[in-house]
Amino acid sequence: MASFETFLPPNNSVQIKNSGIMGYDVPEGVDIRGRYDPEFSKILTRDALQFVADLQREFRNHIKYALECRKEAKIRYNNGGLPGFDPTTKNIREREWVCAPVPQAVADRRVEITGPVERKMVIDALNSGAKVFMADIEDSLSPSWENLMRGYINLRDAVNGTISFHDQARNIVYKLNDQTAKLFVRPRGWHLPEAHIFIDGEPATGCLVDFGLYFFHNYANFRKTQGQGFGPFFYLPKMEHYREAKIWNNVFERAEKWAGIERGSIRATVLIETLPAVFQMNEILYELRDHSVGLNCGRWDYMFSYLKTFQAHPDRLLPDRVQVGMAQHFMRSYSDLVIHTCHKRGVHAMGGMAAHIPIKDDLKANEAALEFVRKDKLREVRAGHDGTWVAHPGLIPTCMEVFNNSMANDPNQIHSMKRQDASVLSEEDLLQKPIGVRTMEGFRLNTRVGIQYLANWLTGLGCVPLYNFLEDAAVAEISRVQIWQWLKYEAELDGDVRGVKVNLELFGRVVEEEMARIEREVGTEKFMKGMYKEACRLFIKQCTAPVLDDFMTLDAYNYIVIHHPIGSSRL
Ligand SMILES: CC(=O)SCCNC(=O)CCNC(=O)[C@H](O)C(C)(C)COP(=O)(O)OP(=O)(O)OC[C@H]1O[C@@H](n2cnc3c(N)ncnc32)[C@H](O)[C@@H]1OP(=O)(O)O
Ligand SMILES: O=CC(=O)O
Ligand SMILES: [Mg+2]
Repeated sequence: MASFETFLPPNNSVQIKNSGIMGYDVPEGVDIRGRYDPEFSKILTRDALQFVADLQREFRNHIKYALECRKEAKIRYNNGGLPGFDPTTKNIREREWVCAPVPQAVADRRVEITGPVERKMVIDALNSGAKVFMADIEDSLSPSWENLMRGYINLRDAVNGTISFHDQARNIVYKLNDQTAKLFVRPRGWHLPEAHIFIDGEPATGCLVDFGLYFFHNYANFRKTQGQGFGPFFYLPKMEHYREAKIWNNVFERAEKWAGIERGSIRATVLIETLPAVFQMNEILYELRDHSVGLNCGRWDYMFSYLKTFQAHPDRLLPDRVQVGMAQHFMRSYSDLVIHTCHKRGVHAMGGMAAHIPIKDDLKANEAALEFVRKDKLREVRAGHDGTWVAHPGLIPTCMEVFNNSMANDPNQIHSMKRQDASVLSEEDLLQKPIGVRTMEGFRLNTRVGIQYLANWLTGLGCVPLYNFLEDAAVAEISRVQIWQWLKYEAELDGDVRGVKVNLELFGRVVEEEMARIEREVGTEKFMKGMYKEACRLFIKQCTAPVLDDFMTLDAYNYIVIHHPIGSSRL
């Protein structure tokens, strides 16, 4: 029997809605497989989709090549190789050059708030008093069709200044203040497809969809109202090589040319959050030198990348993740080198995210959490960072005070904190083995948090408060890879269970016990209605896979792709 798809016109998506046939007006070669919604169709216009399709066609082979190169690098590391400085780009590291001057609109970035592109949170973040809001389509967003499309609408309304939200339950109307944070947008990483938009028969590249739709609808307004003639502004995640920065640079130039705006209008901060990238910071800035506003220490993904890069190096097993803080030599060296490199090249060196969030029901614990964050930010500003990240508005006053006290009226420390001492940091410093122990509690925490995070992600929530910490995709990935690695090398635990080896039997028992604990904590009704069992199966599969998957979210993505009107479909 012919399938329903047989009856659809080629290269076009048709939706059955009520009794009429409705669909997106798409250019040739573009097929929208996500749910039709008249609101979404204002974002997915024919011209906007043409812009995205043009980007996809121009850059798809470059992206495929870059992802192939990642695989080759992985083979080298799995065969015992270590990442390091590239001798062929020594002249870029050693020569004197600087990036284009920082635009006035973003000279002062001392506190930046981050959060998913959810409507109320976008308004709260823009009103929060932070200098910048990084609207996140990445670590803190589960990339379902609904989340993405509503996110693009929210961003458009935010840039237009018309965004509002009526919280019916509390009867509160949210609107923008007169003064708002400057907006940066973080698209997905290069590896993630957008399976609801097909271009020439293939899923589109997720970040080109994010960038393309946001840029197309907002560049003109943004430059007028937010960027003082510059913009839009972006954060770029998870790059592993400067060739990936070069693709972004070309995408920016292509977009600027299309829009008829000056080269160098678009600006981006690159997250240094993979181990290979720490050895290529100069090269990454060099590729983006007309479009750069700095680098940032994405410390959580950095830890994930450390684990992944050394997946086949049993001599480099990390201790419990809570012990891998910024005081570890390799982490401190990474932050110091980010500062030195950025300031040498005339751009911002942004700090990272402390995972603590305010604790509402325990005053003492809340004070301790705030004190931890305060110390972390003090370390950053004294080291020379120009600004930092917070995940929650409740942390802004503390962080603002720390940066105000150190930087006073200076917008940043680019010219005052050169950190010449960090210029001698070596491969050994950046790769020094961390100190600490592996415990049963660390093993349990990874299991419990990994499963709970995934259960939330599968139901559309990409950032979750768990045990007074923010948990997002980066932390879940750390949990997964750490368990995978401890299982593979039968890591010995320390503490109360000194000498016990991690193996499948132990993991099975821990999963059972932690699932029972999760059920107790969230309540049986929520547990049964939620996706905890699916999350558990997926997490076990990922942790016990013979070959480590590069990204758990790629596997999990199959569960949230919903093709319309035929039903859910796997990539
Ligand atoms: C590794 C990385 O990539 S880090 C960057 C990615 N991660 C993030 O950006 C995390 C963003 N933070 C969050 O998502 C949230 O703070 C969470 C999930 C951790 C906690 O959220 P909640 O449990 O809702 O916090 P809580 O109830 O204390 O919120 C109080 C208020 O602050 C708002 N709020 C909390 N965090 C944020 C935020 N990041 N941006 C804007 N508003 C926020 C809430 O919406 C709520 O608003 P309301 O009073 O108007 O209703
Ligand atoms: O994106 C930030 C990180 O720490 O990861
Ligand atoms: Mg990250």
